[in-house]
Amino acid sequence: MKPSQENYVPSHNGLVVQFVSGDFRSSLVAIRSYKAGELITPLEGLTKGPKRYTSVQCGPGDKDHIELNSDLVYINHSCEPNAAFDLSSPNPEYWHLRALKPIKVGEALSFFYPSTEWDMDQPFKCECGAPSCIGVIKGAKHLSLSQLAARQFVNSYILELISQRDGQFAGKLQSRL
Ligand SMILES: C[S@@+](CC[C@H](N)C(=O)[O-])C[C@H]1O[C@@H](n2cnc3c(N)ncnc32)[C@H](O)[C@@H]1O
Repeated sequence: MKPSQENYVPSHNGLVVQFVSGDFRSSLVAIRSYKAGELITPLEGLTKGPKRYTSVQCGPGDKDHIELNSDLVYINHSCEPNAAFDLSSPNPEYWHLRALKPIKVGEALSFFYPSTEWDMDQPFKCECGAPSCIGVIKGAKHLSLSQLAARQFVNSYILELISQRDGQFAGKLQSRL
């Protein structure tokens, strides 16, 4: 579920949705700065649900998908992201969003969707404009090891699935990240 513009109340201090008309054009913007590595927020109020364009994968299984139930759902994908959803802990209390780079006031938050998603419900053509943009975003299943290795953070369950797909070679990636 996505909070709509009507009666919108920000869910997290320091973050606000910038609503733009047109399908899927909105984004979540920082209204305070964050340092690289800083915890932006723990993930709270999550519910399990089916895979959808609003869900975030939280483990290797078909049923491992959660809804954020907050305006964090407005975080767009970037191939050179400034944030990461870390759901690698077996204890959901430790799941969180953190900054990967310094984030300035007014900057849109972004994460690398294949760092959480194996095979996405709604693939799309990426408009991040980054030099290393990989084009169509479909999930980690559709990426090569080198495309994943170029990213700063990938969740451990995605690396497990890559290991199952590629065998021993993914072990090298796991030790690099
Ligand atoms: C969970 S929503 C993110 C918020 C979305 N921008 C909105 O306004 O609802 C995910 C959808 O946003 C769009 N999106 C996210 N990142 C994008 C990107 N880098 N380029 C193009 N579309 C993107 C895609 O349509 C994707 O399915």
